[in-house]
Amino acid sequence: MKGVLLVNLGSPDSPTPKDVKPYLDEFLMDERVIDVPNWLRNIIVRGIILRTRPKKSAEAYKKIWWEEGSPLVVISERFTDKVKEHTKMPVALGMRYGSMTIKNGLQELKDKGVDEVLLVPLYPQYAMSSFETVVVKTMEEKEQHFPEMKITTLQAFYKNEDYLKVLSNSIAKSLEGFNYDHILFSYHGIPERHIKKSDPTKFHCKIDGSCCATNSVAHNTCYRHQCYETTKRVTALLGIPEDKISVSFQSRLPNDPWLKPYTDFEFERFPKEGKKNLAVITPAFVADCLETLEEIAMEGKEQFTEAGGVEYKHIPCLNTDENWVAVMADWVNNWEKDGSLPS
Ligand SMILES: C=CC1=C(C)c2cc3[nH]c(cc4nc(cc5[nH]c(cc1n2)c(C)c5CCC(=O)O)C(CCC(=O)O)=C4C)c(C)c3C=C
Ligand SMILES: [Fe+2]
Ligand SMILES: [Fe+2]
Repeated sequence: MKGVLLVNLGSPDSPTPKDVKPYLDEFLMDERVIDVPNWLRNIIVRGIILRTRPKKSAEAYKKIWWEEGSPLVVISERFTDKVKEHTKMPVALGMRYGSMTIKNGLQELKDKGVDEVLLVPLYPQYAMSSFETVVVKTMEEKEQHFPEMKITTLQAFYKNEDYLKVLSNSIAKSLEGFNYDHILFSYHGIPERHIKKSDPTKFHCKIDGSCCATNSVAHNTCYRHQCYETTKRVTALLGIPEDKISVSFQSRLPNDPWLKPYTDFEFERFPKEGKKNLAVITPAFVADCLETLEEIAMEGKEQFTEAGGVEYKHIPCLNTDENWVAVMADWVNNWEKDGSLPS
């Protein structure tokens, strides 16, 4: 029997340093996130980052935590429940990090008689530190615990027309009545090094963007290209002039060059250029989370208004949008019917 495993990033069990620390440990010790030799990762993560970050992150999580739990987890659970209503197949949810594991998700499907799984990493764009680590971890769990299972992966869907349509419609709805000067597409950042590492040609990706508009097989695994492509296609669907939009990258760790421009620097720059009414979209995420609710909706607003900005609007992620649920249901049901996958 066929079944579906949806996978997102995960959250700590509670917004306390005690629970944030092991979560960050698992996350940052992932070799696809902090991609340095193991001995060095140990020093950077356990010797430096984990000494101070859990307390700081726990404070941030406290600001956005819901009664039911982490917004990312709760929204992903609600989304999963809604997809279940639209399909006869068993659907399970797993998280790459934290206690809601991929292994448990696969077990839940196995207990329902599933032996053929469609793995859906809930990331519109490919990154080694998001999409790829989900696929690798799922394959490791399969080899170790579910060798009889067949797993097919749904690829990053940043240029799928149905996804782009629901995203654009949801943005258009949020923008109704908001008189903006500018729209910022803020994507989660990654270290520049990851772009080069993920380039199978080893020469195409140049970081400065001169590569991203030239056709190449490298784009299948180029996060930067896929972010700019998402932006270009959404902007075209919305009919917004290109000079009214720009792209930036948020949430970096210190001491490393990450993709630029940095979102927080843009918040300070825009008001000085007369862009005083700003809407911010976060299309690297399908569910609102710490990075959107705290860093963009709260901190971003403060940075922008302190720099002289007037009106600021964070546009929510797709979350449990009915049309988004319907698109996901179509994708999984088509796969069940004839094995076809969205393009
Ligand atoms: C688009 C998806 C994501 C990519 C790519 C990604 C890369 C990446 N992230 C970190 C470090 C942190 N990210 C944190 C939170 C976080 N990251 C994503 C998604 C991507 N990360 C999400 C959805 C979240 C929110 C989780 C939630 O519970 O709401 C955090 C934890 C919070 C903090 O301390 O700031 C860290 C740390 C790295 C290093 C990285 C690529 C190398
Ligand atoms: Fe992250
Ligand atoms: Fe590129």
